[in-house]
Amino acid sequence: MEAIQIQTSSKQYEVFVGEGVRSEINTFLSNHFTNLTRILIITDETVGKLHLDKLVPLLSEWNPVIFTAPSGEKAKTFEVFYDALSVALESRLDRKSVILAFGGGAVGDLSGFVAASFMRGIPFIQIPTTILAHDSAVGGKVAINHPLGKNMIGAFHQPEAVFYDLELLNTLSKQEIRSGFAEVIKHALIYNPNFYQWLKSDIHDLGSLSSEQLFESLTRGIKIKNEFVSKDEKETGIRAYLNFGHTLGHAIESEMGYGNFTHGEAVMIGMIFALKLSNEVLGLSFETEEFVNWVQELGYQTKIPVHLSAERLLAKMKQDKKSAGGSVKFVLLEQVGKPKLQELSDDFLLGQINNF
Ligand SMILES: NC(=O)c1ccc[n+]([C@@H]2O[C@H](COP(=O)([O-])OP(=O)(O)OC[C@H]3O[C@@H](n4cnc5c(N)ncnc54)[C@H](O)[C@@H]3O)[C@@H](O)[C@H]2O)c1
Ligand SMILES: O=C(O)C(=O)C[C@@H](O)[C@H](O)[C@H](O)COP(=O)(O)O
Ligand SMILES: [Zn+2]
Repeated sequence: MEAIQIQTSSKQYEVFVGEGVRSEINTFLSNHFTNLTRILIITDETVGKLHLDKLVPLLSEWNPVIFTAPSGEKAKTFEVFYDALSVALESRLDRKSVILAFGGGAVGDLSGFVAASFMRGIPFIQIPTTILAHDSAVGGKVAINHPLGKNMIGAFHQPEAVFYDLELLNTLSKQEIRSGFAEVIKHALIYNPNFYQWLKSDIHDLGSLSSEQLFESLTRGIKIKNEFVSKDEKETGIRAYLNFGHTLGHAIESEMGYGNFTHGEAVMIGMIFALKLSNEVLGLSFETEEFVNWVQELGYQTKIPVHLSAERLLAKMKQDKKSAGGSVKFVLLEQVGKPKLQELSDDFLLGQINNF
């Protein structure tokens, strides 16, 4: 087990990573919440069926209330957000209550936003169950989607702790492993060339990751995330670098219809696009073809789905949270490990999308 310290300006907390760490949650609750009144576990249908029986018995003394959201992006809607708040009110949660987010990034984002808005904010704990959630469970970005854009309605609300029990990842599908691993590759590309080289030389089959490879990838990713959120919790500067691949990635997710394309797989296409732009605009010397061959070997799609329109993708990118005054800002790389925020014109971007 490793405990990684996350230090933001509003809160310091730990991410406990390892097989079986869920067994520590009860003690953590007893030690950190005197007068704890109620626990609400928010999960989704898939995780609920697969894993709730491994969590609830550990918390029996609290008799937790359970809210089950639909699986995947369907959890991040206004309707589900409203339903979760209704359950919190009906179950008489109060400011001495705690919400447990038990699932992947969608459940984490939903639960965190419920916690941020219920009675203007109550504590929550992340119990992530996907590879992707090494990213989403850390750093306090919580949100739901709007048809006009991804994660458009949300808050910054840090968890009290993260219990990342790697035993629970064994049931992930190949596609969800791939989706999550894209954020690991992102963390390497924006921060650490050695980590990137290690991934590229060591990882050739995401279906047969060893527990050492998985542990190393997730803990290094979490530490890199901490490097950015510890210096810029509310994204006024360098935190935006964590958005590498997301400007186009989010536009693809939104244009495909939320949930029809996984987050990580869309971000991978966005990263390839941003790497090509980096070569062209910033003179990065990066073997994009070699990278594309590697990620294809890992099973990623590397092209924008053909039926999506460049104009509509551009319109979505203009609404990205990094945009100001309607101009699109992209995270590009000057070198691997050296990101830069770059404004790009609409015409240039349209041309690049059409030639991608
Ligand atoms: N807040 C952040 O900083 C941040 C960072 C990255 C991504 N995100 C968000 O996270 C979401 C994507 O995360 P995700 O891929 O973890 O999402 P997810 O919660 O949708 O999980 C993906 C799928 O895997 C299933 N699943 C979860 N755990 C499982 C397990 N252990 N075994 C089998 N199936 C399991 C889920 O039911 C779902 O169908 C997106 O909405 C994205 O925008 C947020
Ligand atoms: O934590 C961050 O900051 C990130 O950008 C991490 C991203 O992987 C994540 O997908 C995030 O939710 C995107 O944020 P958004 O502000 O572009 O919605
Ligand atoms: Zn992401």
